[in-house]
Amino acid sequence: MELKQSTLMYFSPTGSTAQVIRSMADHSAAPVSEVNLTPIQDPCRRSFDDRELLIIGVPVFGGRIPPVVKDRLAYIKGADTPAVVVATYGNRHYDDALRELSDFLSAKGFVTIAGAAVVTRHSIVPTIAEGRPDEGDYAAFNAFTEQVFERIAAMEQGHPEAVTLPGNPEYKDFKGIPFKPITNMDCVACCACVAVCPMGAIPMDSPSKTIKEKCITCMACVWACPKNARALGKMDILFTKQHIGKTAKVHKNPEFFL
Ligand SMILES: Cc1cc2nc3c(=O)[nH]c(=O)nc-3n(C[C@H](O)[C@H](O)[C@H](O)COP(=O)(O)O)c2cc1C
Repeated sequence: MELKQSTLMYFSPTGSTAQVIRSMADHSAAPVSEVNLTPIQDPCRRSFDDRELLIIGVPVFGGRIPPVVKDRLAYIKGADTPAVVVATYGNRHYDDALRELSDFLSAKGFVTIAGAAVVTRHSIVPTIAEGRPDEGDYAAFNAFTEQVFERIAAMEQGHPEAVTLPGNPEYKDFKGIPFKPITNMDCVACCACVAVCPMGAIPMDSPSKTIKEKCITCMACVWACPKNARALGKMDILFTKQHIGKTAKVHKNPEFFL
């Protein structure tokens, strides 16, 4: 099948997922468009046909996909449109995220033909998986991307074959992280954090605050602050490190499903 268009979509509060997904662009012979689902926005209303490819990347939050991704994609429509799903995760585990994303897309008319789970620096404890993805990860990921496009070229239009992805159909329970970023005296109210918050959880007129009910602890504000004035509490980071430390210590390779 000759593709008409490839669309790269990603939700990426601290940038790792965007980087991984963008690395796929050069492999597409068809024109590539990009949809960044991260900034606060109305739900996407695009329809895709069976000569298009959707490539979508999300970070793993608590073994699941961030719920806001589903909100932003509530009205997308596919028509036996092939999709590739990518989950980035901080070297603990991706659990049910690939499966959840694929199930969600399937209900919208897409057929997941391939998936990948890629280790990235942990956005809460950046000493975990620091420097990932590294050269080796990208070499493997590029090879996977090439295979995906070869598979599509050999595919008959309208008949994509679904891939089996790991994950429990009864997804892991994750209700979010209870602790939220706090602001110290170095804040100069530049509002860089307000601009990057995907949830509108930082008020423009009082950027040192965090609206707890809206915040998803995605760390976008912490990484964007030019004064390093926003952070999680030291005890919160220590708790997270202890909680995930053991499983996250073992070097995990990217995993591909085709
Ligand atoms: C709220 C939250 C929950 C997370 N849960 C997991 C997890 O369950 N497993 C894991 O390995 N990494 C987890 N991570 C790490 C992220 O999945 C990882 O750093 C991801 O690459 C961040 O993507 P981004 O840079 O595009 O924002 C979590 C990060 C956050 C902020």
